[in-house]
Amino acid sequence: MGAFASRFRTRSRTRASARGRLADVVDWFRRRAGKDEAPGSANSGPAGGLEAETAGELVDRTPKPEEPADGFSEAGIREALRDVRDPEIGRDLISLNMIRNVDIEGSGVTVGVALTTAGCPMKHRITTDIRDRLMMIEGIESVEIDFGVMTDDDRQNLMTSLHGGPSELAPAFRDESKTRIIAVVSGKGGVGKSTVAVNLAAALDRAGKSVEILDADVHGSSIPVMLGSTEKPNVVGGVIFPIESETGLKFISMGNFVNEGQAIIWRAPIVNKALTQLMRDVYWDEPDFIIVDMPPGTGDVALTVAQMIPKAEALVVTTPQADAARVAVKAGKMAVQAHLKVAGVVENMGHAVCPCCGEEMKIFGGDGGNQVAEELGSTVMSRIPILPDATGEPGNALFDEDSAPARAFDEIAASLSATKVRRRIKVL
Ligand SMILES: Nc1ncnc2c1ncn2[C@@H]1O[C@H](COP(=O)(O)OP(=O)(O)OP(=O)(O)O)[C@@H](O)[C@H]1O
Repeated sequence: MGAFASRFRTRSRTRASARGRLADVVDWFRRRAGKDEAPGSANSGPAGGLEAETAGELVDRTPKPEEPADGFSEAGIREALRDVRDPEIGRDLISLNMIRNVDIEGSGVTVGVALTTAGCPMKHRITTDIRDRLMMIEGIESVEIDFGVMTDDDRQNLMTSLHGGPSELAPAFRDESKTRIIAVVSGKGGVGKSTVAVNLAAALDRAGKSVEILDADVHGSSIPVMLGSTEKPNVVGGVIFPIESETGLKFISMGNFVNEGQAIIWRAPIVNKALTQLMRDVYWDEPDFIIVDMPPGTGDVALTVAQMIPKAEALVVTTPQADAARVAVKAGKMAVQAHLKVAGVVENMGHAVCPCCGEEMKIFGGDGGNQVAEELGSTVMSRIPILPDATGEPGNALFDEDSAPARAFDEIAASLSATKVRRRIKVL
């Protein structure tokens, strides 16, 4: 699988960072113009900004930022710093209360920045972003950054303002959030549930959706290895930040909290507690989709997810064989009993596509996809072909975007994106 995975990675990363940059620029202009205020920002201004006139063409209608005629001021600098975001949290440094003193001496400016932790890995990026923004102001010739660290109280206030109270679910999981939660379920292991979870996330990303992954498969946690990022997540003031993998996909996994290779023997209440913690203490930035890789079967974790996130939708994965389909039906029925909607069924590894002529070759017997869809009153969203040269090597789980499996995932992403967000139905 090496070739396709590495090609995906390079392209995806380039595209994601280019898109990120463009989005940042557009966002910057919008916020300057007061059209689309960033959360927590007090910025406002006249209408204008960048608009897409024709495909791919952006026209700058933004009035120039107002600077005092006789030079720059502390107020102007603070206003400009609303355009600089903390790279991890994604919000501006002013509303995060990270900017302390602004001292002006001649054409030089010193900005005091309080970091969330002393060893903040984003220090260098914040320095560059502040410098780049302030050097755009006429009259400023040098910018020094004086780093300090937030007090415990500051940090706690910041995290509460970002995240709500300690007992609440992260905003993305709440009913009123736009984020759709797709729980990928299967009746048994080995049918490709995690492969579906990561490749669906990649397909949604290709389709321009923001997406994060929650690996809830505590006993068979494989997402960190599949995405090639086994480092520990950053934790600030009790809030856990998702890991951004090489592919650009952000995820958090139960596997992040144990040492690699260590077997986990957790009883159900502990597993549920850990999962609840991930839904509460992780800084999920309200993306369009969170893909949850569920443990196989019909266990407690599925019930916990169903009870805590009634808006979650189940995507049921099966292979064509009857035994896999039979237990996939059970997993799907459990989701239905817990009042989750079944978004659809995915049949994995039922056929291969000949790389030369494109002809489909059936590999296994059975009609699992249709069988499961019929019993659940749902539809087969896609049939993912098996890729015969897939090695399952660590870090190589993503199919190349030109491959037959990736195109099948694009179909799922398109039909998921086309369906409306489900609102909570009160069960009396
Ligand atoms: N369409 C496919 N083509 C080729 N290989 C695949 C495909 N889907 C899955 N695989 C391979 O099958 C194996 C099992 O996949 P995966 O780990 O995703 O299954 P799973 O259902 O999540 O299993 P578990 O629940 O035990 O973790 C992996 O080696 C994966 O690379």
